[in-house]
Amino acid sequence: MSAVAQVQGLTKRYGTVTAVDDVSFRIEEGKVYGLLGRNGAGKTTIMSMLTGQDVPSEGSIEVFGADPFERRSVLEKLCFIRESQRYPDDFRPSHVLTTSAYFFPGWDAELAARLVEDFRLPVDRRIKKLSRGQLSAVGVIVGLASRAPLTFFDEPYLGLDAVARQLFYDRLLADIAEHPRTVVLSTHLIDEVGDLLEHILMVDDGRLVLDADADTLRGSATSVAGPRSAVDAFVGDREVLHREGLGSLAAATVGRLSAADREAAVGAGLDLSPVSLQQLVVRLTGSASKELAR
Ligand SMILES: Nc1ncnc2c1ncn2[C@@H]1O[C@H](COP(=O)(O)OP(=O)(O)OP(=O)(O)O)[C@@H](O)[C@H]1O
Repeated sequence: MSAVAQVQGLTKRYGTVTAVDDVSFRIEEGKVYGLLGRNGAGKTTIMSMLTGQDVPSEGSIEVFGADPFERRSVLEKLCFIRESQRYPDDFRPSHVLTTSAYFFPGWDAELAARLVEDFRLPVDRRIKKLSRGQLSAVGVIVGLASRAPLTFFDEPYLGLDAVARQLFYDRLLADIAEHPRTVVLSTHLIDEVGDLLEHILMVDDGRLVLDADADTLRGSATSVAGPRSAVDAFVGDREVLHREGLGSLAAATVGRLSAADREAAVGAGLDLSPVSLQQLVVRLTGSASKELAR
């Protein structure tokens, strides 16, 4: 697979704060990436550097084969929807949509118009007067209609209600199926977007702590539940990512199980269930047990 972006030893310091600390990864063409991490982990800073809006203190960045900083041939292929995008005073959504056509060579005005209807966006109201959700909708519409080969959404859902968030996920999936491109989504709502993500990059305190294919990750752990004694006997000396119990019942999250393991577990009267991406990410990064993701 060809990489649309690649960073090596990427580091960003703001005075004494190291926002991004020696991070290396590749972004492959045509996939949806989840850039996950807690508040202040460094997600926005990474995206700012990848889109040429900030420069690294150390390390290298290649986007579409070149350093993105002040390079038009790269920048016109990128779209970065920031969590709190600023617009000129007196701007209205209609102005944002009109000017977007000049910035994005692949801009689809028809798609933008359909999305305006879908999100019920009042295009002639001043941006300053929009609700938080309506403001997010402006970003989501620009991000989708830009059809940029590499699109970054930095927590695009703030203020969007559940219906609007689902609309965003549905439209994103449908549009990238028709017009394949690479998307990086930074989010806290891992479970909500879990099915959408094909690859997970997780940062914690500026460092990359997980870089894994989402399907591999999903299959990398199983929850085993049942009578405590049966769970304990089955788990034996396997690595346990998480354990919980109530009275005589227990559940343990263990690593990948073979077909024989599964048969044995079911034979012992245990219930096997998949572990959600959110639980896995929290547990893998919490326990720093990254072997499972390999
Ligand atoms: N211009 C700046 N000057 C000083 N510190 C900064 C600056 N920009 C970011 N930081 C710090 O760098 C760290 C990473 O910030 P960043 O915004 O990248 O995190 P994030 O993962 O996007 O967080 P959130 O999920 O809360 O948006 C934080 O500790 C933040 O306070």
